[in-house]
Amino acid sequence: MAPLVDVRDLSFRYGHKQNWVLRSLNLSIERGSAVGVVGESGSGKSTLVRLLCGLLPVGSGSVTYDGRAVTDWLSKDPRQFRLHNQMVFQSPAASLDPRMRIRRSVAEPVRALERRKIGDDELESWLSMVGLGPEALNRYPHQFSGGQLQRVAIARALSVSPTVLYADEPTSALDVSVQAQVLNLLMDLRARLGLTLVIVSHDLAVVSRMCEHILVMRNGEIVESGPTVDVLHSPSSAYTNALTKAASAVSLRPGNVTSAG
Ligand SMILES: Nc1ncnc2c1ncn2[C@@H]1O[C@H](COP(=O)(O)OP(=O)(O)OP(=O)(O)O)[C@@H](O)[C@H]1O
Repeated sequence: MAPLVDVRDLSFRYGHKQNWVLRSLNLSIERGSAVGVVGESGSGKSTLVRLLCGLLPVGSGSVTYDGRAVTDWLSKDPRQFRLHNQMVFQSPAASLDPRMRIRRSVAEPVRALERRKIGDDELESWLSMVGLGPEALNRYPHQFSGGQLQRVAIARALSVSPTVLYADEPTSALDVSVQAQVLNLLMDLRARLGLTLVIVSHDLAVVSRMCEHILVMRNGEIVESGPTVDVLHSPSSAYTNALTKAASAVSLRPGNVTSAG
């Protein structure tokens, strides 16, 4: 079966005079899989997922979603593409409008993309899915903790029933005490909803617990990719080897990888 997302010879730079940030990337993502993108700061992880999610224009090379070029989706069926591809960002506070009650923020993607008004029952069921009660609907973002806000941002992204959820460092702005809860929630939602999950992290230990496939990036290139267990047990690049050793120091558990569900 053809991959859900397919990337061929993708290069990217933020301006004609700037350096290449991604260089000739090739990768594919299967429907229903969980893929972790790891690498040091500045290696191009966020840029890559923004391109896959249609938030940056593909310049050189190709990105296809469900067999069709993302540039084509975005020029002819942008709403349809965005219904299928949603993103959760690092900072939930920055991705939710501080002046809007949660009811309106969570309802916004359905209004804009499905062109319908979402009822309170439906809103409450999405909030309940992320572990929040109905009282959250009438509150403003400043009335929530960081972890709760990230749950709201996840509910908002899921409200259009996307096929792929991209999560760019979804817990790095949160207290350590709630990071695991949000990651567990993402794993749980992935299993319940049959999501394809692409998660960016600089933390190999996190990704190894959540994803059965890993891409390791360095300086705008993919230095390694494959099943998590293979990459962790026999890394083929010195860089991944070093990452694996660093991650072992913070309780890496390569055996505890989720299945495709
Ligand atoms: N809007 C932008 N304009 C110009 N350069 C940018 C922009 N965004 C990112 N870059 C540069 O692109 C390179 C890759 O950045 P990117 O954010 O994709 O990396 P990353 O691996 O996600 O890093 P981090 O883990 O720190 O978020 C970096 O050199 C960064 O400075």
